[in-house]
Amino acid sequence: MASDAGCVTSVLGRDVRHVFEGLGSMVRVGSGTGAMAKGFAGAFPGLKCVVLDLPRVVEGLEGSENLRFVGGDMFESIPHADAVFLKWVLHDWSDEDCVKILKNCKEAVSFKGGKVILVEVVVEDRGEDDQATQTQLFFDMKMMVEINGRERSEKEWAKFVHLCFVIYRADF
Ligand SMILES: C[S@@+](CC[C@H](N)C(=O)[O-])C[C@H]1O[C@@H](n2cnc3c(N)ncnc32)[C@H](O)[C@@H]1O
Repeated sequence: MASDAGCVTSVLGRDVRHVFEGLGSMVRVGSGTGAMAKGFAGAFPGLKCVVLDLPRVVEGLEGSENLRFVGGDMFESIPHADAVFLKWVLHDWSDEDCVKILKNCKEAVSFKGGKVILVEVVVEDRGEDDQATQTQLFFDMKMMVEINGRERSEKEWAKFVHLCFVIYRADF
């Protein structure tokens, strides 16, 4: 998934740049070796980025002036920051586990104006011939078979994100 980092970073930096503007610090949870976090740290030099992933994943990785790698467990705790960002992490987990992760995200940004930013597939039903729908369903099947995860519809995202947060907003 690191291969899509450049493409996703450029879309986020262009189409929803306002979401990141004004943030002083951000934790990228489950960012792997941080391909996308490196792009962000370059695109937003004033933003201090922390990549939190399992110790064995980030061991020996070198950061930069505004990028730091931290080994840890998102089910235990997430470092405090203005924002927590998760891209294609929650689709690996059951609803119950997602709620545990999101509650730790909330704890990490527990002050006025803190943000939890999610990038995930949103499954829509545009008919069986639609390529986007087919790709979404393919990913759903892959997640279910390989790791007991799943892709979710907007209604499903909204339902359990509401369990953890006061405000839910979808930007497409
Ligand atoms: C599907 S990959 C997503 C990678 C990246 N976000 C991307 O979009 O390319 C899930 C990531 O979550 C990390 N991860 C799994 N369990 C974790 C945990 N308990 N705490 C922190 N990170 C975890 C994995 O090591 C992996 O890097």
